[in-house]
Amino acid sequence: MSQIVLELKNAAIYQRESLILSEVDVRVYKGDFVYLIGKTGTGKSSFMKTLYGDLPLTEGEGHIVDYNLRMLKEKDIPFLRRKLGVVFQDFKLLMDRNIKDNLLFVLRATGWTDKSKMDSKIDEVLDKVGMKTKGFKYPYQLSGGEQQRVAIARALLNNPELILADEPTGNLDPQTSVEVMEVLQEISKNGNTILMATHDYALLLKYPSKTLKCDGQRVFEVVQKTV
Ligand SMILES: Nc1ncnc2c1ncn2[C@@H]1O[C@H](COP(=O)(O)OP(=O)(O)OP(=O)(O)O)[C@@H](O)[C@H]1O
Repeated sequence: MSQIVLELKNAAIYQRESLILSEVDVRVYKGDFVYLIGKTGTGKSSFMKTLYGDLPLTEGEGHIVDYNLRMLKEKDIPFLRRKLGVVFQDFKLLMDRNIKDNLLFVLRATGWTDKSKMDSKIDEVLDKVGMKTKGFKYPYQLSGGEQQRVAIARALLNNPELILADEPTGNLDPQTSVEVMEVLQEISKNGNTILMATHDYALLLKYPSKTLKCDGQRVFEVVQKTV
């Protein structure tokens, strides 16, 4: 039996006092690539935020990597996020420094000190996303697709047990979306576990995989044909 990296049981997701999703039962196994789809406003981002500790889980059970979401304390959140790689729609790169320094910043903030180990880790993750030669560039010198590749490289720095990608292609044109998706597929093939929220149905058709859908305050698995 494969290892479970995420499990929610009868969970409810709230934004303050508004119920967004209820009776959520979800399991993600090591090595899975899982989509989370749903129309705008159905709760995909709220779901993802609950997983990385941005919204508290107050009802039901939730375990992600080694953490119990019901018991999560403020001080645990940075440690949880080290075990997760989070990728956002808007990249969230630091604009005042080049790509290598963006990655160095994360490594230092997560306790790395050895300069040569940091350099080789940075080379390794940039290589994985096809950006090894562009480490000296500033984010504004890169296209949206390249910036998202760097954001994916950043998510890989601490060998995450689960990558959470919230609309990673949301700001990209269709061709660039496919290129970024190829990177995610490659990372997935190398054994990484990925949960990706998206409303891009073309990507689902091109790269079919297990799919969860938010609809009517519920999350359920859908069979690809009926998506
Ligand atoms: N900070 C907030 N405070 C209160 N309600 C919020 C907040 N953020 C989102 N909501 C509400 O929660 C519901 C779900 O929003 P959410 O952003 O999770 O949906 P989504 O499926 O990710 O949508 P999109 O595809 O547009 O990003 C919406 O009704 C939204 O209005």
